Amino acid sequence: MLSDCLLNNFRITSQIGSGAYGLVFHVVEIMTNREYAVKTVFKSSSMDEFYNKNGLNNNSQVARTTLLQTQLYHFFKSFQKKLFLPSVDLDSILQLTENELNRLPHYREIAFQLKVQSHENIVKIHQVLESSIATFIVMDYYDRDLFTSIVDHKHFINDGVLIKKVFLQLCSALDHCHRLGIYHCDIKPENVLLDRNDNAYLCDFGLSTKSKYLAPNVCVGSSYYMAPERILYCLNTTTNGIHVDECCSSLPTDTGDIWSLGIILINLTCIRNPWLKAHQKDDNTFHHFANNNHVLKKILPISDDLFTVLAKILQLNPYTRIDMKTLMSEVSSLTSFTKEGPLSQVPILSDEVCMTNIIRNENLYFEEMPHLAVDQEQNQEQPQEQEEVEPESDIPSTYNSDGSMEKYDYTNNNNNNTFLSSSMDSTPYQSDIDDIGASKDCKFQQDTLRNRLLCLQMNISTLTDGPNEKWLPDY
Ligand SMILES: Nc1ncnc2c1ncn2[C@@H]1O[C@H](COP(=O)(O)OP(=O)(O)OP(=O)(O)O)[C@@H](O)[C@H]1O
Repeated sequence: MLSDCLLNNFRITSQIGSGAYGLVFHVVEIMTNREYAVKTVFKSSSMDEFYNKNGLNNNSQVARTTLLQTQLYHFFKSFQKKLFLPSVDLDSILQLTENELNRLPHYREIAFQLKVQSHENIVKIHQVLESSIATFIVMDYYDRDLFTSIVDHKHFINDGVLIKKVFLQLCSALDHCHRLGIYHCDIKPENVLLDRNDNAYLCDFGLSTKSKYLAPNVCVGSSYYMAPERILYCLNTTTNGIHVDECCSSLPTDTGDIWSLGIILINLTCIRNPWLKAHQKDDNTFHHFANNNHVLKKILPISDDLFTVLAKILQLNPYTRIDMKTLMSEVSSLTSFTKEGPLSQVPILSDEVCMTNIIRNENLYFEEMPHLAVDQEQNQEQPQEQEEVEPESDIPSTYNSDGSMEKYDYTNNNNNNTFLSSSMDSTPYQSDIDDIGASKDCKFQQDTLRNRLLCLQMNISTLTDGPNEKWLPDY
């Protein structure tokens, strides 16, 4: 609809994304033919005015997207499809105070991204253009996101080194953000873009925060990837050895991002999500996991090696989760991701490879990881001795379904077999989180079809093959 509109020196060619607050376009710079992405963030005042004028409500995502497109189209049309907008000085955005950001909430995302974008693996903002109805953010363009690459292109199924590369780059980018006091809070494959050489770039800082701590149950992020303390905080103090008083009023934000990385590691290696949300009451798989984390080995084709790392990431207690540095070191050193198939043997990445090929920002801490410089041959012959712990008897091991795939739910029948049933539920959440006392109400965001696909994938293979025999039909 907006194709061939001009925005300063950029020609809009197509829409490439839409989110809760705006639209993303592919554009080409007229003089250089260089491609960029332009994210259009609508001002809430202009949207409210538009909704009121047209007697509309803005609850449905599809309706929202259509309205945003229509509003933008009329805006361009009123200027003969050629908009010439002033650009905002990027340094001045970085100087905005907390009070100013409160008055200009859509600039918070821009300010946070500008603050961290010096890292090689973070999408760069080049210009910010201001209009009466929306702000246009001109960024580097990448034609694939990690979700499409994992699910549609099956790009990672044979390549353990590639998995390590993308994962470690993502860790490195996130670590950089954390060191600068920015917590992303929406780590998911859709928010990681890939270039032609499979380098990863973190984007979408729309939910990021500077709050080092958040109150428990502040829902922020997307449900599959959200840490349990963001959904339902019910840490058992006796088993985790932490006093409720000590950790109940606020919990660290950075370890929430680490949890999401764990789910991404599962996505990359298994093309599956382990559960719909880390909610002990609403999600039976997660409930089983919370009782005994070895359930992961039942429902996923993971190796003992990978299980050991995942168990350190997916700690219910945010204080005992693995730190970024150790996580990167352990993932680099993994010798297998899965029990069978092409990912059952993966090379250890040496220090040098990590420095030169993976973590392109050499100031990061890989020089502190001397043990990574191990020969590959040496690595192959060292299967880690792992104590095999049998899952408890009520852990799901067989599955059934009523055919619809939106949501899975384990229900024990009399024979203690576990059935897979489904129900409709849209799960990603967002809430305003910029201080610890922020609202605990969850605003529900429409689930994306693409995220559902990932679950669908899991259910189909689980149904057809059973989790322990053959885990991916393609293999
Ligand atoms: N720089 C970019 N290059 C290519 N595609 C991009 C770029 N930035 C965003 N996109 C695409 O647009 C989609 C939406 O972008 P983004 O997540 O930033 O918007 P959003 O409004 O915050 O969305 P959501 O509400 O889903 O988080 C992304 O998932 C991605 O597919």
